[in-house]
Amino acid sequence: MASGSSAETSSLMRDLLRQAGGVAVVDGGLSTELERHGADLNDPLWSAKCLLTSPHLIRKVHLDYLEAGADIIITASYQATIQGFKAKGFSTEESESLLRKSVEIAREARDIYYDRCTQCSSADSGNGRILKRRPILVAASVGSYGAYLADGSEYSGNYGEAMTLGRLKDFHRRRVQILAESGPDLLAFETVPNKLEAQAYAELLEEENMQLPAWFSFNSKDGINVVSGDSLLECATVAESCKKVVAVGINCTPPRFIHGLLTLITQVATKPIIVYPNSGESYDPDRKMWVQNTGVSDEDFVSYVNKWCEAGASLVGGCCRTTPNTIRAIYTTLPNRSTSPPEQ
Ligand code: MET
Ligand SMILES: [Zn+2]
Repeated sequence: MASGSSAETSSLMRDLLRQAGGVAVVDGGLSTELERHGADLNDPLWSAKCLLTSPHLIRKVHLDYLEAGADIIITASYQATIQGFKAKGFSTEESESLLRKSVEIAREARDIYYDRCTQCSSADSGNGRILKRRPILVAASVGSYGAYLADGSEYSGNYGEAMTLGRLKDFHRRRVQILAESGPDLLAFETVPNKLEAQAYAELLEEENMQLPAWFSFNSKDGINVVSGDSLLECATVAESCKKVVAVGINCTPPRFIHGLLTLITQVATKPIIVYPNSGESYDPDRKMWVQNTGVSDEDFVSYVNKWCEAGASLVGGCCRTTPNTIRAIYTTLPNRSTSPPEQ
């Protein structure tokens, strides 16, 4: 586990970026990929349900992303909360052990991947698999309070007047502690829908003297503000001001908004910027379905990638409805990440 000093935590990210040739690749959608493989995630636990029913499938999807070139894999804990597991009848101990399991599965996938790299002498096994030993980070996902509510409020960011900073911190505290103690390389606070929750995370990291670095990633549905309507500049400033935060950015947001959002974030961020948009399709929370034919193809998605990097992104991946093919295309389009040996 990292020592927790801000100098060392930021060196984790600096080293990763240097070894990746300047831009690191984040994995793609986990939950939607589990669904594409047949998992039924129509449940308040969403992908965390697979921690109970099909851990092998989670491991497979992590491996698929590693073999597509991801340098960072994000655990299946996005919608895994102690409160959510208890509502299903699990004890506190069982709930905490399920959280730990999400990190264990990702670490196992990394170990298996490294074994495959050792067994395979060429970087590309021939069927498009990228088998190249490189630094790989496991990021423990922390979804928002709105994600736990499972009513789409991670896309409204509206928690009502009664919600307070203290309540949000109490909601997340034990879960974040357990995840941090389970051996990930960093914490991924994802799809953060409002400023209050970003402040809660920042204060938690400081109060708990968290021994791990973290990234904060917001979502937007208008290309200007975060989904609640809070100012992205103010939200990014909360992340920028927190010593434990080593990257700040945007996820689960349509690709067409990313360039403009990057222009905003770069006004306040000196830390590395992470973007992992969704496929551009929209989610209908009432029908609990993605609306087809509103997204972009993998080719279109990838045509943006180098422009995002020019605009300041240094970690790029995909969120909901992106697949290993999207991630492989991102990896391949990045200069310095070619799988072929350098020319003599
Ligand atoms: C709604 S955003 C979901 C992010 C999460 N890492 C997942 O892919 O499942
Ligand atoms: Zn998403």
